Order: sequence, then C-alpha cells, then structure tokens
Amino acid sequence: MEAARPAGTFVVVGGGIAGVTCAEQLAINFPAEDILLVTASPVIKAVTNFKQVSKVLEEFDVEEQPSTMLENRFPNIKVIESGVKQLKSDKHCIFTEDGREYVYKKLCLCAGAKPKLICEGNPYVLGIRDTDSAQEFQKQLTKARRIMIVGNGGIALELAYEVEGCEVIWAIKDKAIGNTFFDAGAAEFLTSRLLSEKSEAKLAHKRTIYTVEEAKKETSTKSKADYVGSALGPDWHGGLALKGTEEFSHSIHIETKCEVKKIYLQEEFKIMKKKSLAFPKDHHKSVTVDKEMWPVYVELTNGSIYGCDFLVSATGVTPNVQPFLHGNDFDLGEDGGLRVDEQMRTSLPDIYAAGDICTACWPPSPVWQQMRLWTQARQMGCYAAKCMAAATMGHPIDMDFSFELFAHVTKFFNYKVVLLGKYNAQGLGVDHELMLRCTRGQEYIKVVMHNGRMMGAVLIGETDLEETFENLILNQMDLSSYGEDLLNPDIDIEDYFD
Ligand SMILES: Cc1cc2nc3c(=O)[nH]c(=O)nc-3n(C[C@H](O)[C@H](O)[C@H](O)COP(=O)(O)OP(=O)(O)OC[C@H]3O[C@@H](n4cnc5c(N)ncnc54)[C@H](O)[C@@H]3O)c2cc1C
Ligand SMILES: NC(=O)c1ccc[n+]([C@@H]2O[C@H](COP(=O)([O-])OP(=O)(O)OC[C@H]3O[C@@H](n4cnc5c(N)ncnc54)[C@H](O)[C@@H]3O)[C@@H](O)[C@H]2O)c1
Repeated sequence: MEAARPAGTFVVVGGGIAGVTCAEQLAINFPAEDILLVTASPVIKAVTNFKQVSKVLEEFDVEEQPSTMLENRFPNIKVIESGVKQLKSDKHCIFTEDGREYVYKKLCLCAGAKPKLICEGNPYVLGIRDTDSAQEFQKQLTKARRIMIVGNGGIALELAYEVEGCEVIWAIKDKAIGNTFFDAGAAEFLTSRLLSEKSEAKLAHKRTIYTVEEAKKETSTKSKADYVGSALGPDWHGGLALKGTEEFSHSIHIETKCEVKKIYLQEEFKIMKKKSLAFPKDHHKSVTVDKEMWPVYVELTNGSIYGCDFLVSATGVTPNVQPFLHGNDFDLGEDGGLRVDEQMRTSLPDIYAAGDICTACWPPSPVWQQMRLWTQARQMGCYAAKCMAAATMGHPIDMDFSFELFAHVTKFFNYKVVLLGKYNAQGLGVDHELMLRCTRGQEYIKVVMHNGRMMGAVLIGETDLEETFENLILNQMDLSSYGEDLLNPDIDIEDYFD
C-alpha cells in the first residue's frame, strides 16, 4: 500500500447532489484548504438553474458533469475517483478501491442509497437508480411488448405515465396510485389522466437535462460494476425515449391491493401448468387466459398471474451504508440509514452524513419530515458543510431554515405538483380536517387543517397558491374564522393575507 497522503482536512464521500453540495460549501468556507471529494462514480452531479421559488420551495436542474468541471469551479476541491472500501473511524482514515488511504479531520458520508428490489439477482427484475440502470431499462424496453411495474412511489408514478408502445401492468399494494405522495382523492384526479391518452402538449414539453457528451464518454469507459452511480433526479426520463415495440401510446392496467407472490421463469411456468391472464383491454380485471408465451411470469397475492418481458421493481431505497460499517459502531435508523443529529453528526466523532444515506434523528419541526429527495440531499449537504465548518471554528450554528417546513415541487403526469408540510396528514391521527377544491383535468387542491391551523397542502396544477400556503403553514395563524373561504376560487387568497 502506498504511503498515506498528508492529513486531509475535510473529506466528503459521494459525488451525488449531497456530496457535491457539501464539498462546494466547504470549499467556500475554507478557500485556503484542500477539500477531497471521493466518489465511486465517474461523473458528479451539479445543481444548475437554482431558483428559490419561495421561502422554502426551491427548483433546480441537475447535470451530470465530469469531475474536472467541479475542480475548475473550485480549485481547492480535489476529486478522487475511487470507491471507499473501508472506514477506520478510530484512526480517522478511509481506504479506497485503488489502494490509497486518506486521513480526515472531518468526514461527511454522502454515499446515497440503492434500490430495494423485490428480488435480488433475478435478471428479469430491474431497478432504476442511476444513468446506467436507466439506460439498461430503456434498452430492455425497446424489445418489450409487456412489462410489470411493482411499487407505488415516485418512480412507479413516472414510469406508468411515461412508458409508451408497451402494455404495462402496474401492481400496487394500496387501493390508489401514488401512496407516497397522494391520498385517494388526488390519486383519482391523476388516474383519469393516466387512463386517457396523453395530450400532445405533454409530448412537446419534454426537456433534456442529462447528459453532457463528455460525461457520457467517461461513463462508458470508467464505470465500475460494483458501485451504483448517483441517483437520477427531476426529469431523468426527459432525454430517454421510453418506448416498447408497439405502436400505441399508452396501455396500462392497474392491479390494486396486491404484492408479488412469486416470479417464474418460462420453463418453470410451463411445468406448473398454471394459467396466466391476458392483458385487460378495458382497464377492468382480465378473465381471459393468455395464449402467448412470455419470458417471465408473475404471480400476485390476489391470485392473478401475468406473463411479461420483465419487471421494474420501484419499491424504494436502502441507504448505502455497507462499505462503512465494518469495525465502526454507527447508530443506524429503522430504515437502515446513518442516524444524524441536528448538526448532521453521526454517532461517531468527526463523521457527518447527508442525503439519502442518513436518517434525520433530531426532533423535527411539526411540519417537516425526511423524504429521500433531491431537494433534501442538497439542503442536507449544504447544511452539513456549515456544521462541519462551525465545529471546526468553534462557533455554534442554528438549524437551517429549510428544515422548518417540508416543501417539494415536482411533476407527475405532466401536472405541477407541490407538497407542503404534513401534506398527507402524516402523524396527525384522526384529529384533522381536509378541505378540497378540484376542477377535473385542471387542478386539485387539498389543505390539511388541525385546530384551525394549516398543517399541510397538496397543490396539483397551476394553482399559484404555494407561496401563500407556505406562509400560512409557517406562521400557524388561526384560520378558523375563514372557513371554506380559504379555497373559494372567487376570493383572491393572496390579497386576503397580504
Ligand atoms: C429515478 C429516480 C428519480 C428521482 N426523481 C426525483 C425527483 O424528481 N425529485 C427529487 O427530489 N428526487 C428524486 N429522486 C431522488 C433523488 O435523486 C435522491 O434523493 C438524491 O439524488 C440523493 O442524493 P445523494 O447525493 O444523497 O445520493 P446519490 O445521488 O445516490 O449519490 C451517492 C454518491 O455516492 C457514490 N458512492 C456510493 N458508494 C460509494 C463508496 N463506497 N465510495 C465512494 N462513493 C460512493 C455514488 O457513486 C454517488 O456518486 C429520484 C431518484 C431516482 C432513482
Ligand atoms: N418526482 C419525485 O419526487 C420522485 C420521482 C421518482 C423518485 N423519487 C425518489 O426516488 C426514490 C426511489 O423511488 P421509489 O419510487 O423506488 O421509492 P418510493 O419510496 O417513492 O416508493 C416505494 C414504493 O414501493 C412500495 N413498496 C415497498 N415495498 C414493496 C413491495 N415489497 N411490494 C410492493 N410494493 C412495495 C411502497 O409502498 C411505495 O409505494 C425515493 O426516495 C423517491 O422519493 C422522487
């Protein structure tokens, strides 16, 4: 093994949005010190076109860039392109795959998460996380006539709407689609768009954010099979044609309240002499036996069996903690992430964590919750760097304002979607009220009220209400006297509360 480099000051692991933001912020705070960013991926993620939409809501694009672009922007950042295979927290050092050792003064672990697949090691079960896995999915899709999507969160929602020219069976555990983001009412509003043909406007709206040519070349020559790259983010499918072999645009059947019971390869299925179902033509459950043969068959817990070309397991993520655990007694959260306190510190000295790898364990604001999202990865990365700086300089630092209110803006089924606070009444029990306003095909607004105060909101469509509602949730004003007027379309609510 080569001799250790001179003691690094700050080391950040992970070239995703959390790690890159953390390294950038450290580089700003300590312009005279070297910051090491150690990452297994050949490209890094950069936030571009950052826009603070309101106090807490933010929007940005994300680009995959060669690491040299980050080094050019911040000459005191040095990117080491190698996976970390071991951490020795007692010695304050990490060891990389290329046989080097780096000593840290303070370390921030931002190694992200991995897809939690329903079945590991089955070549017919794909997960989507990074550019490579998205491209593999696209390649398989070009040869597919029918796929099954399992899961009911962000990725499943996006795929269900984006995939064209291929029959899609969407198997969900819940009664309604999109359970991580929506209640049944919002789901119904969206389902009507899903089950109708896509509008031309949608097709024209696609933008390509990924991938710069140079970055693409690097991916193909340097990617290492054992490591996942950085997670994709907003509009990840914008530059990929997600099209199967058929000519129709959209054909989807949703199987609710079920899970995958068993997956059979074609040969196994033939021996079993079970019957699979044909694709239902009218969105209702199929009763017709399928006469075609498929590479893989999926038996659901509701008894239905469908043949398909492959499955996508869009069933959440597991924090990528494994490389750092051996010999280090980290406290882990229930979801397997590194527990971090209000200063983004893990349970081990001088080790911080941010983004998908961590589990936020501070007492949260009543209207904030952790979700493994792009925005939170950026906010945590930035705040972790500030905490590392504060600890180094001996100055205390207050919790960042972005953790006061959960705020997420995204797009589903070509609708703008804004989620604020306890948007699904999370943790409020039965003691809450909902107010709704819905114009089919145009907007869906849901407000969660608790003791006359606004605790959360779901805004689908161009409602222009996000800023006002953000303020009302943050200031916890008693709104009891306004009653239903809060959502009265004839009242200009912005003026009302100005
Ligand atoms: C398909 C998809 C769509 C998404 N869409 C959205 C969206 O629309 N909006 C949204 O807010 N969020 C979205 N997300 C979630 C969002 O992308 C993640 O929450 C966010 O990117 C997490 O960032 P991160 O930096 O914590 O982790 P990652 O982006 O996963 O980065 C982890 C980094 O660590 C590196 N690494 C891993 N192990 C090691 C190791 N041992 N040594 C060195 N380096 C290592 C990886 O190579 C990578 O560079 C989406 C996720 C996916 C998969
Ligand atoms: N627009 C967006 O904001 C967006 C889009 C895509 C992905 N993301 C993020 O990317 C990450 C990965 O996305 P995801 O959709 O895989 O995760 P997710 O956490 O959003 O959803 C996981 C879904 O899988 C279901 N599930 C879990 N285990 C299952 C099982 N064994 N069988 C059937 N269903 C099961 C859950 O009920 C849930 O509906 C998440 O952090 C997500 O928030 C965000």
